[in-house]
Amino acid sequence: MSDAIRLKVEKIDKVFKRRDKPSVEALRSIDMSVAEGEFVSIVGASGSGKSTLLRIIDGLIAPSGGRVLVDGRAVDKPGPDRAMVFQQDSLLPWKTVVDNVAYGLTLAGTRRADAERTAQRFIDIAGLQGFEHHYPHQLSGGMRQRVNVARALAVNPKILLLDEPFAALDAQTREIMQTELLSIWQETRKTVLLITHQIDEAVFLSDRVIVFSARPGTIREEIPVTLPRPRTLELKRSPAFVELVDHIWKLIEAEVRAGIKQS
Ligand SMILES: Nc1ncnc2c1ncn2[C@@H]1O[C@H](COP(=O)(O)OP(=O)(O)OP(=O)(O)O)[C@@H](O)[C@H]1O
Repeated sequence: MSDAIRLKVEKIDKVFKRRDKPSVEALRSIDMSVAEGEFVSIVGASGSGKSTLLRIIDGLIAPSGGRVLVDGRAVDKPGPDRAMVFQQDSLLPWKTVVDNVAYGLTLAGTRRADAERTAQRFIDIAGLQGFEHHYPHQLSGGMRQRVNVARALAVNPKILLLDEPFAALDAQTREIMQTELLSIWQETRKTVLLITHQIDEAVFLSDRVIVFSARPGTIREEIPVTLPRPRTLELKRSPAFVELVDHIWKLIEAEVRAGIKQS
């Protein structure tokens, strides 16, 4: 990680206006930054505006106030400097793994042979060797998410935005995917902003965890995670890890419980 600020979020507010219904204030005055090569996660109760913030950073929706800067330049629409991975895979079912991973590059005008070479590199990094010519329906959920990550990385974004990428996976696959994501990150050194409901996932992966308050989302606390790297799943059993997870859980527990009662 370098000291250079890659992503800066300045005083972001978001109010959703709805016809014939009260407006929803989703985010209030969010200020945060992520350094080049840093891995940061956001946790918070359901409805605290985490996905809304990620969509604003990606440029998919406009904020009501404030701005997003990438390397000091304001961005207000999607661009090749940011790539998003969603909870549900968004692969093209009629294209093979290699064509899915190369898709963004060919769209951007890269020659097919070059796009395929780059795609192959990220297929290798994502541990998908041997599956290049499979179609999405021939892959497990975990493998489809690896293809999604490979596809996002293939366009060489400055920032990887991950919106609950493992939420649809079973618990064991999810843990394996966490370690794989770490090794991909170690190899590519991308700047990563991840949203997750799982506090242990956030602590395991991150350099820093940002804790949101309930709606309207505000930053309640930023917690540096100084646990040594490289990290293995063993770390989850260490007292320092358990203590951090517990601290974060206590910060959001009341709101998570209140949310469950409302739903
Ligand atoms: N297009 C929209 N119109 C109106 N309200 C919206 C819209 N999108 C989101 N919201 C509301 O904004 C609030 C924040 O939603 P958001 O999905 O960002 O929260 P979240 O923290 O990601 O939640 P979860 O953890 O459940 O995914 C919620 O109350 C949601 O209902």
